[in-house]
Order: sequence, then C-alpha cells, then structure tokens
Amino acid sequence: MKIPVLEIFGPTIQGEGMVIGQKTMFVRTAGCDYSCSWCDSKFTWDGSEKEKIRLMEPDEIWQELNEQTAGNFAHVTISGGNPALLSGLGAFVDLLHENKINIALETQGSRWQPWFASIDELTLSPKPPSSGMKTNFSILDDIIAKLQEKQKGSCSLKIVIFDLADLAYAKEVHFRYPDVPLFLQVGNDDIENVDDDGLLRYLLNRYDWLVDQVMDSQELVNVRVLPQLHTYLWGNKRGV
Ligand SMILES: C[S@@+](CC[C@H](N)C(=O)[O-])C[C@H]1O[C@@H](n2cnc3c(N)ncnc32)[C@H](O)[C@@H]1O
Ligand SMILES: Nc1nc2[nH]cc(C(=O)O)c2c(=O)[nH]1
Ligand code: SF4
Ligand SMILES: [Mg+2]
Repeated sequence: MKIPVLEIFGPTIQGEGMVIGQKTMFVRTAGCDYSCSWCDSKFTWDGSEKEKIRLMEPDEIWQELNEQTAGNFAHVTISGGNPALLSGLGAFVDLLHENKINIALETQGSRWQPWFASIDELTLSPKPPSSGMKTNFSILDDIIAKLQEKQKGSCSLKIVIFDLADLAYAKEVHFRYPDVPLFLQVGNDDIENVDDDGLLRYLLNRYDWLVDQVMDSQELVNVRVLPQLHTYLWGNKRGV
C-alpha cells in the first residue's frame, strides 16, 4: 500500500521527547486530522505543498533512506502530519524491523493503528488548549490501554506547553495516566522567525519559565521538562 510522504531527512538527532539525542532518520507523512494553531509542520496538511507529496511503497522509502545515508542509520522516526491515519505504514514498520532498524513514532493520539504495537518508542502528544484542538479522552484511554496490553516497546506522553492553561491540561493528563512517562516540551510560538540567535534567546527564556512552573507544582512531580532541542541548534529550519 502506498504511503504519502513529504520529507525524508537525516541523519539528525531526535530533538524531542523520550529519545531526545538519538541519531535518527525522519520520514514525514502528509495529512493530519488536526489543525493546531501553532503547528510547526503546517505544510503537511494545509495544502501548500500538496504537489510535493510522493506516494511511495515501503521498499521505495527504504531504498531512499539507504541512498541518502549510505547505510549510516539504525533508527527511523516516523512523524507527520498524523502517521496514525495510514494503515499502510504497518508494512513499512515490518520492513524496517526485518532490517534491524529501531522505530519511533510521533502522533497526537487521535487514532489507533494495530501496527502501534510494533513501535519501539511511541510518543503520544495530545494537544493542550492553546492549540485550539479538543482531546477525545475516550479514544486516548483506549489507545493507552491497548499499548499497555500489546506494545513490545515503550510509550510516553509529550505535551507542548505555551501558557498556564496548557499546564493545567498537562496536570489533568498526568492525573489520568500516572504510569505513563510524561514529557513537557517548550512551545515555539515564533515559528516564522529566521533570526536564529534571537529565537534561541527567546526559547531559552521560555524553557526557564517552564522549568520554574514545573518546579513550583505539587502535581507535576514525576515529569521531565525538555526544550525542542533542534530549534535551539538550527532554529526554524526545515529538514533537520
Ligand atoms: C509536527 S507534530 C507531528 C506528529 C503529530 N501530528 C503530533 O502532533 O504529535 C510533531 C511534534 O511537534 C510538536 N510541535 C508542533 N508544533 C510545535 C511548536 N510550535 N512548538 C513546539 N512543539 C511543536 C507537536 O506537538 C508534536 O509533538
Ligand atoms: N530533529 C528533529 N527532531 C524532531 N522530533 C520531532 C520532530 C517532528 O517534527 O516530529 C522533529 C524534527 O522535525 N526534527
Ligand atoms: S496534530 Fe501534529 S501535525 Fe497535526 S496540526 Fe497538530 S502539531 Fe501539526
Ligand atoms: Mg518538528
């Protein structure tokens, strides 16, 4: 089954969440069922790059990963858009595993796919109020229950934080799923900025703010607070 692909890039470091720092390749699929106000990958769903979408078979993606890197990779992160819209990714996941590649997935937790059970590091990133999206908690409950039952790898929750309402949402999520590792990530509300030094100073301040907020919270005790590391290194550049 063909997969709509918008970007294949790397090797780079995973800049976010549970495998931050991991050397990885990225495969970014097209299409999303959400439209977050601050999405840093709007081109995957706003139609602006629809002529760049390539419909690829799993073995074609595998071939391109190898061509781009001459075999210099052992880990692939699948992101989007929402890759969970694509049942056809199961065959790609199997192909990577046959070739001894570990796999991470980025998704918002709005859809289940049976192939989630095979992902090595699965990040669920439900969206806080600042995004303008509303979480369907019965779907998220179901996904987390299925993962706890079936997944061979590990999963985590990652919530992007812009303001105090987002922090309140993170507390709610943490209370609901106390056994799932929770990562809080600095939100970047300056996604058009091309002044990397200015952006770095700004995002460091936002990280400082977020750390302070979490340190002061009795409800957010067992959590990890992270920057979106790639933006601190390379700003808003695409494909890194
Ligand atoms: C572009 S999304 C694609 C995967 C999936 N749709 C999702 O949202 O989890 C990848 C990650 O980037 C995060 N993200 C998107 N825009 C961001 C921003 N402006 N600042 C910080 N993180 C952002 C999302 O919350 C998500 O965790
Ligand atoms: N380096 C790097 N790390 C990332 N972690 C999650 C990303 C994403 O857009 O899903 C991302 C990305 O685009 N680049
Ligand atoms: S769910 Fe992910 S890809 Fe979709 S709009 Fe939100 S941040 Fe962007
Ligand atoms: Mg990104």
